[in-house]
Amino acid sequence: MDFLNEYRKKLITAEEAAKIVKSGDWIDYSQCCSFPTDLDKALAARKDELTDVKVRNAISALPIAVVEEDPDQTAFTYNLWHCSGLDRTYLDKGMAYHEPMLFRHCGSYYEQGIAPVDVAMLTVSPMDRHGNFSFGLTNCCQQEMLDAARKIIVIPNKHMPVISGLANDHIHVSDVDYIVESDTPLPTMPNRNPGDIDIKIAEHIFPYLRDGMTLQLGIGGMPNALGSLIAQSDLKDLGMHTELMSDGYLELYKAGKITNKKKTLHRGKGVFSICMGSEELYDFLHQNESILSAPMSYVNNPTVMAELDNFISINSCISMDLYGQICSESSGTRQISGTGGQLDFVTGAYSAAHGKAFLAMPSMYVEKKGIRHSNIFPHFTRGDIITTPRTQAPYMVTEYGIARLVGLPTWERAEKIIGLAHPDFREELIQAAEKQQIWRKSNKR
Ligand SMILES: CC(=O)SCCNC(=O)CCNC(=O)[C@H](O)C(C)(C)COP(=O)(O)OP(=O)(O)OC[C@H]1O[C@@H](n2cnc3c(N)ncnc32)[C@H](O)[C@@H]1OP(=O)(O)O
Ligand SMILES: CCCC(=O)O
Repeated sequence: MDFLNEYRKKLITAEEAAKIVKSGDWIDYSQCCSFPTDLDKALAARKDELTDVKVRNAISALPIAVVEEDPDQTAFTYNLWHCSGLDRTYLDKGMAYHEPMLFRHCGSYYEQGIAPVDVAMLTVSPMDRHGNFSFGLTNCCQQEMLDAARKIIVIPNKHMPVISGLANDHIHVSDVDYIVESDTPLPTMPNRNPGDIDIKIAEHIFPYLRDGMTLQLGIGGMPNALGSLIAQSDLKDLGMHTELMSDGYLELYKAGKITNKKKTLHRGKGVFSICMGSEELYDFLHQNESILSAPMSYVNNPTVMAELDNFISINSCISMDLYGQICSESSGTRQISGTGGQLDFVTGAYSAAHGKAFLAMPSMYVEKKGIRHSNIFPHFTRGDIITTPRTQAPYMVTEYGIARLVGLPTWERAEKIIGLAHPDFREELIQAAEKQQIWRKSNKR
């Protein structure tokens, strides 16, 4: 079969590809590192010809041309499954909208027609001799999104690593409508070094960690910082089963901590669904036989996690209240992030034999003007979004300690939660708990 001939027939320029878009269309940029940089620019250049074009993406790491070139949104509306720091700047200015989702269900939104796709645009690895383009760093909900798409434009890019998957890891040239070549570097996501609070949080979590555990580390500075600290510890023979592959894991691999030898599912293989991090991480993944990508509907499925003995999930959150409700994605009505896979992993780790989920945050936040406030509120009233409900509140961690909340009565939760608060705010939280009638007279003050 002459795949190269088929490839050449479908090859067009970014400008020609952008012309396929019509007013009213939904355009899907896939997610994270599959971002179609050159097509985004070519599409933005058509802003005076188009109206009501909806673009969908997640975790933007590079400036988005359809947003930056059309700040009044005359042609384009930008929608986000999940938000990065850059996305927050767009959301803050009313230049983007969040599309709330639960990651294990995200593919089903496409399958059920809830998330329509007129044109899919995604970066893939260069075509192999069999006519396949690897999805590379984004397995995620790629297949469901492509199955829903009326037209598919792939962007082969030499920077996209080739990664084998459990399923849904590539698209064949016969299934694509158009091809636009690019060698623009992929988006990267910087890591931060552990700070004092991360180190204290790690000290509280470490006694619960065991050799041979399978580890999920979430998005954000703290889980990555914990990865570095685990890399420096004596722990050994760890396994990886994670939605997000990040530089925290690269450190663990480089330190020889991850062998996947003790995993009770996919022994010998580290499993992830999306990857964002450094170019070094992307190189590490290229044709790496010890790592598998898998669809989000699989990786984030709690029944899959339940098969992983000693499954440990570590994610971060923003605030909580005295009832044990956890907000990990907003500050009041300000959208900061997304639900992502947090609830999936809290649910899955609870079901696994010896599984545990940890949600960590600093006890207090200092606003830009220097005003300090507790990240533990008496109750949520300001529009904060509940990411993990109180019925599933797992091990909660701040620099002041750790507390398991699931199943506890309100008075006992309030006492334990106040123990996690910054000492400067404890008395006012006790008074609030008394008013809310969730404080037993004999509770520890
Ligand atoms: C494998 C998986 O990933 S599965 C599950 C993982 N997914 C999740 O847990 C989803 C929800 N969690 C998250 O998105 C992240 O962990 C977060 C947002 C909680 C923390 O991420 P980080 O990148 O470490 O957050 P960071 O400390 O940089 O703060 C992010 C923003 O929130 C703001 N912020 C953080 N805490 C607060 C707070 N308590 N009050 C007000 N604003 C706050 C920061 O100022 C910053 O805003 P800016 O970019 O405008 O300066
Ligand atoms: C990219 C990480 C998404 C999540 O929060 O689950």
